[in-house]
Amino acid sequence: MPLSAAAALAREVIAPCPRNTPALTRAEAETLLAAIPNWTLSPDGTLLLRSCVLPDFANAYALVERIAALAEAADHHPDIAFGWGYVRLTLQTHSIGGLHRNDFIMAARIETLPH
Ligand SMILES: C[C@H](O)[C@H](O)[C@H]1CNC2=NC(N)=NC(=O)C2=N1
Repeated sequence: MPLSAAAALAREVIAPCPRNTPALTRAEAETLLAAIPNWTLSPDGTLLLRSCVLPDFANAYALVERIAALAEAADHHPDIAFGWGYVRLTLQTHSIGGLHRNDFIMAARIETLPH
């Protein structure tokens, strides 16, 4: 069975991003977004966003812990807000002030978690 686009993206390597790397254009970001349909772009196209609904605080916190472990392993870290029944994620490559393929790889890895 062929890998889904999300699973294939999740398996790509997250490589260090030099500061002079151009951020993805909106058109490039929208193409990659097709692989991770639970995510959206911010209106200015510089952030990748996802909200997750969980049954309660403990489940939200447990998801945050799993995401944090993935982020540490990849050295690529989402901003995370959470509370009772929700987790909100924001991804950006800070060093370039916009989106890089690494953000989409990280988002696809987060999609591999049960939630
Ligand atoms: C030194 C280290 O690789 C960098 O500071 C990493 C860490 N995690 C990161 N996470 C995100 N989201 N963007 C970055 O630019 C970034 N840079």
